[in-house]
Amino acid sequence: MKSKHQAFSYTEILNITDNFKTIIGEGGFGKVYVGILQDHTQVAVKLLSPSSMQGYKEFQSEAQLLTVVHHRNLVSLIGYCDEGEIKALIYEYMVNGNLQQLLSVVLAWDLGVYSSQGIRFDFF
Ligand SMILES: Nc1ncnc2c1ncn2[C@@H]1O[C@H](COP(=O)(O)OP(=O)(O)OP(=O)(O)O)[C@@H](O)[C@H]1O
Repeated sequence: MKSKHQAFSYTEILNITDNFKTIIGEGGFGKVYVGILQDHTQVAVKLLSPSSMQGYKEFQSEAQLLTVVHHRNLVSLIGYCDEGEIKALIYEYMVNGNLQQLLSVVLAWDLGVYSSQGIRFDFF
């Protein structure tokens, strides 16, 4: 994968995640772990599982999309690991969950589907 983002080795991923100590969640690509960079930035490390249904191509597409799209409402891709079988993406940590959840909220807000009490109506 060619990228202007930082390339991390597997050893660095192990250090960042403290040996994959804490799982934040799990998506179609595999498990997502909490990590801390050397400069103390908190990150989310998405590790591609070999048995992932979505697979490497989609994993690359997600990385490439975030490489070209920069928006204050989108999570930032910090780097990646592409060492043999080990494929991982390192994102800025988002307190409010993942990209998809945030996009839904932004979209819902744009469509005006929040009531005055802040209750969300799902149309999608
Ligand atoms: N940048 C992030 N910061 C904090 N938590 C995250 C981040 N990215 C993912 N997560 C957590 O990991 C979980 C899985 O995220 P992931 O993006 O892999 O899958 P998804 O979007 O839920 O599903 P899918 O992969 O099928 O689209 C999320 O539900 C969220 O809890």
